[in-house]
Amino acid sequence: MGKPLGKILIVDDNEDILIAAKMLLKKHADLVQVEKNPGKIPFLLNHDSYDVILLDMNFTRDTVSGKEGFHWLEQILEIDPKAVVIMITAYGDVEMAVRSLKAGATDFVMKPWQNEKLIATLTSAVKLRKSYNQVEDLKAEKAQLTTALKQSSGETTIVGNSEKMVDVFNLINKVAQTDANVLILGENGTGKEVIAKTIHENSLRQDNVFISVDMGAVTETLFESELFGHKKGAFTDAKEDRAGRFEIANSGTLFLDEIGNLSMPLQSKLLTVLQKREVTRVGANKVIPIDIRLICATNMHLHEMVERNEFRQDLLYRMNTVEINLPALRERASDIPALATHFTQLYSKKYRKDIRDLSAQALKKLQKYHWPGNIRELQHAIERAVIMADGDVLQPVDFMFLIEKSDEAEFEFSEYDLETVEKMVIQKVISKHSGNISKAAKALGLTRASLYRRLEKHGL
Ligand SMILES: Nc1ncnc2c1ncn2[C@@H]1O[C@H](COP(=O)(O)OP(=O)(O)OP(=O)(O)O)[C@@H](O)[C@H]1O
Repeated sequence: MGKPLGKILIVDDNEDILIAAKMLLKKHADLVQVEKNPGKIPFLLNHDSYDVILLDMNFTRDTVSGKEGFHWLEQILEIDPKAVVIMITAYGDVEMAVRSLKAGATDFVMKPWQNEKLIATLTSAVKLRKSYNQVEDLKAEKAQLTTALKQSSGETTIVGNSEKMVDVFNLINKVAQTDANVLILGENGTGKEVIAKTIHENSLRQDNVFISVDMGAVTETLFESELFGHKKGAFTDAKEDRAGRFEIANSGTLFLDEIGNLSMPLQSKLLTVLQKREVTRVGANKVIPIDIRLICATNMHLHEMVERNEFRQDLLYRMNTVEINLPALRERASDIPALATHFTQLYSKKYRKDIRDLSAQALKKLQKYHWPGNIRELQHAIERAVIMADGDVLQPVDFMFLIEKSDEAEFEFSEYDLETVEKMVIQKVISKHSGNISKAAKALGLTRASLYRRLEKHGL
């Protein structure tokens, strides 16, 4: 659309009016389509789109009641519910003009019109149409983004049936739909983000976005701009207006991860926004109301931090309406087989390997390990094992890189019984070579076959 009025359609049975309107408007519009016969309206609208339609109230068949005008207005809005229709009414017929607005017309002009008034009415109608379109485009864009985000993150698969996890699932069921703020506590890799997403996916906000912010990665200087947005020119790098995470998450869920890493001044800023439920972009004056469900997470001991005056108590109370404590993986070893099988199948598919499962001994080994990195470490261990494995069932040897700290300590202090020493040297060398049997065998001066024989002998 080049000229301010874009494409106009004028429907009036009076040829003089059509000619006069066309003469007046063609300087201001890209196209002025005139039509005497309202019966052609459906055809025209189905073949082109107009920024604004000027429609007469009365056609010759029935010259005063306005019935025809209402009929055609209805037809137009049926074809294009967002059409901007300006009714042409007889001078002084205010009642009819008002009725037409109720029936869905955007505005009206009275015959005979004043040229400037007509142009002004059409200009504001076109602006209205443009903003309708922008709103529609933004809605469509948001819907696409939401779908894309859902697809990229995939459906969250959550595995676990240990007693501790069943308690967590029960809690999720209770809180998901309440919109209550949730604080998730747990060591690294215990699944805090997975739980936050699950709450969102089961909440009333599930059709809106889930926005995750790693507070540990947000620098002190960019905190406000990142979370609350900024106006163009607010600071050197602010090349254009930008919405912050709070605004983007509007109507959805905002997940603030690593919340324990926030400095005291930033905690105050966050608290103010949560109390007021509104943000102001850096460099702007306009206050933007926010409607978010807040979920926070940390691996730090927030309650102890409050006692040490390192974390604001009032902020903690804002966040922890409901608190979920995720157990470490070593505290729920009974979940390891299901998780291990889940990841084995996942990576077997991903790397096009034909690995069906894990052997009982391999599972035993995984259950004995202390998993300082929790589920994320288990996931990586299985991914690595799947890539390196030769057989179709994962064996303990495929997890040789998982050496318990206690095993290493034992290596230094145990008695020098040759069998034990051999077992430990083998473990140590395989661990050093990240589970690569060929390299470990070479380092030990053995063939692959004889290293395998020794692994079997030592039950590794
Ligand atoms: N119950 C579960 N079932 C299946 N996979 C899980 C489960 N919990 C966590 N995972 C997987 O473990 C990995 C780590 O989970 P997540 O990122 O949610 O942990 P986190 O506690 O948020 O970690 P961090 O503290 O490091 O941010 C992810 O790849 C996730 O998909």
